[in-house]
Amino acid sequence: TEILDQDFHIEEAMEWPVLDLKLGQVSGLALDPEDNLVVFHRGDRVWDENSFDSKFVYQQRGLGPIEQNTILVLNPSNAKLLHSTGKSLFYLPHGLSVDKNGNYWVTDVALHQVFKLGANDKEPLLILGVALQPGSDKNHFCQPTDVAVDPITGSIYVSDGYCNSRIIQFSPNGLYVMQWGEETSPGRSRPGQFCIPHSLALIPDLSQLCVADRENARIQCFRLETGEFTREIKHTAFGRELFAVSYVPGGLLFAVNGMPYPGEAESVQGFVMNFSTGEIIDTFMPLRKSFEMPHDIVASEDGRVFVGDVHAKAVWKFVSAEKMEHRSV
Ligand SMILES: O=C(N[C@@H](O)C(=O)O)c1ccccc1
Repeated sequence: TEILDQDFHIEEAMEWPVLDLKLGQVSGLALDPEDNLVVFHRGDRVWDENSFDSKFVYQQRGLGPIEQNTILVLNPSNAKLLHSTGKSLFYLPHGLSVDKNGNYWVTDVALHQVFKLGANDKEPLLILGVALQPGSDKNHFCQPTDVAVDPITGSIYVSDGYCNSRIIQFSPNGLYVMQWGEETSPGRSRPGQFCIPHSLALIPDLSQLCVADRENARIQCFRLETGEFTREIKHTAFGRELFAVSYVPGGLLFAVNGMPYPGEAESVQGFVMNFSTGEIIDTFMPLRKSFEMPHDIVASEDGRVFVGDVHAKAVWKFVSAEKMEHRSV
């Protein structure tokens, strides 16, 4: 049987210089193979109501790509800048993941593209999608939100997107393999239906992919090989929106939700869940500044959790008193 860590507790790491980090809108977080924190941010660019027209075409391409380095590699203990890259490439950064070889995989919702970048190369190693052209066929995305790479098979999974409702699998060299998912039918959301598939957590040891189904305020998980629905994790505490999800080997799932609608009770916060039961075993919020639109979350096996916020333009670090595994007896 599993003994739930009832004494599991997570709190803000006060040595992390959250007030001194000069960041733009933080859209994506990941940990690289050395457990350094990788931040994907928008520099001086913002995503607001004027960024897209009604056909999801980006309206500010005249501004050119963001000149600042949009990918920052920080020391996970003191936030010291170790490395930066990704300048003059992106218009609206969104999702970020780092594969086992240290390559950066990102999505850009303005370009409607997915990029694979080598840790030190300037030229992308792979680009999926057609620049600035939204669409929903095998070669076009519509505001793709996240990308994850299976460390065992090399398969690429893309959550597509704000203006599509699907997960697409590509082969390791970027060939379309299959897709699943459909728009949520009004009134009720069935398994396999999405309303903004917003963030991906790949669980290689269980060969599953979990998706933050943002506006349905739930997590849905699927078999990697077939896209078959396996389970839903949903709690009233999530409120109206569930933005991001992250898995830690050993069985913990982390998530962040959205701000409550006016008059509603559920606060914006982080969640720690037991992956196998789906139960919430802890919740957390920062002590310094406060969550505004927590947009991504990443957790490491040694008990560190980072949350990035697009409106607060901040990254917080949290630590758990416990190690991140479940004791089973
Ligand atoms: O959700 C939005 N943005 C975030 O997800 C984000 O990635 O910035 C958004 C919605 C409407 C207008 C403008 C931005």
